[in-house]
Amino acid sequence: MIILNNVTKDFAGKKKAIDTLNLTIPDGKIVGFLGPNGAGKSTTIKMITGILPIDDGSITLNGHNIETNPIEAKKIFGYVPDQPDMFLRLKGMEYLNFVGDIFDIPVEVRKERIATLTKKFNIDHALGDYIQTYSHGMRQKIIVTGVLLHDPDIWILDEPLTGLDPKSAYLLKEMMRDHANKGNTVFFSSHGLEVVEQLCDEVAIINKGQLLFYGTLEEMRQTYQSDQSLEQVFLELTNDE
Ligand SMILES: Nc1ncnc2c1ncn2[C@@H]1O[C@H](COP(=O)(O)OP(=O)(O)OP(=O)(O)O)[C@@H](O)[C@H]1O
Repeated sequence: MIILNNVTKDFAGKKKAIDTLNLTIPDGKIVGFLGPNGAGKSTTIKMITGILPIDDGSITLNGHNIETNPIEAKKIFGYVPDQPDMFLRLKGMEYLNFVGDIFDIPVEVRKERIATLTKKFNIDHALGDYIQTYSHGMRQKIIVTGVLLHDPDIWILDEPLTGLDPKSAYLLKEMMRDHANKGNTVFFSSHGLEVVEQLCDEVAIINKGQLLFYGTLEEMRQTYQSDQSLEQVFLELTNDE
């Protein structure tokens, strides 16, 4: 479970990027995080993952405060960033072994997981190549493999499906469902409303750093006109006029 308590982020000289955000991401559900460009999704995710400092408020992951107890918090989540351009000077296998070392994954376990996951994602042939030479989708898949390698309880994914081919996107969606069904936390941001409608149990919609809606699609339909699609409600809620 991820709990954001009155979280605020203020980039110097700008209007608050995140303004007193309260949000609880429960276990056992896939929660979609929606908002227009610049709404504050990545900023929120970067604060949850400890990449950006929190100006005010607090965030806990399964009870571990990301600021006061960062090592314990970081052990239990996996993060896929929106820009997967990381560790470009490592070969795919070097990166995965690096993750294995950091998270203390026994060699036999990591071997088996790496073989299974990279075969599924069809990047097994490229593990001897530098990540620098990977396409966007391949970079995403190596990062996702790294996350799955240490089998964290909480998955935090920033636009994970962008750039994935249909088979890999399908596979990742299945894995997300499976992970949530086992009682774990899956939180992901997306611009794909159809995917969110198809995949998510609950949605959080933000704009200008403020939470506009949190709940199930059914609750959304009850709150707004019942015949409206997620797209219509989203456009209405985030319409600045
Ligand atoms: N490092 C930064 N310095 C200054 N302002 C920033 C910084 N990062 C983000 N912002 C501002 O914070 C606000 C939220 O940006 P953020 O990247 O979180 O939006 P987003 O919802 O992820 O957008 P997108 O859908 O386009 O990825 C924007 O106004 C952006 O300009």
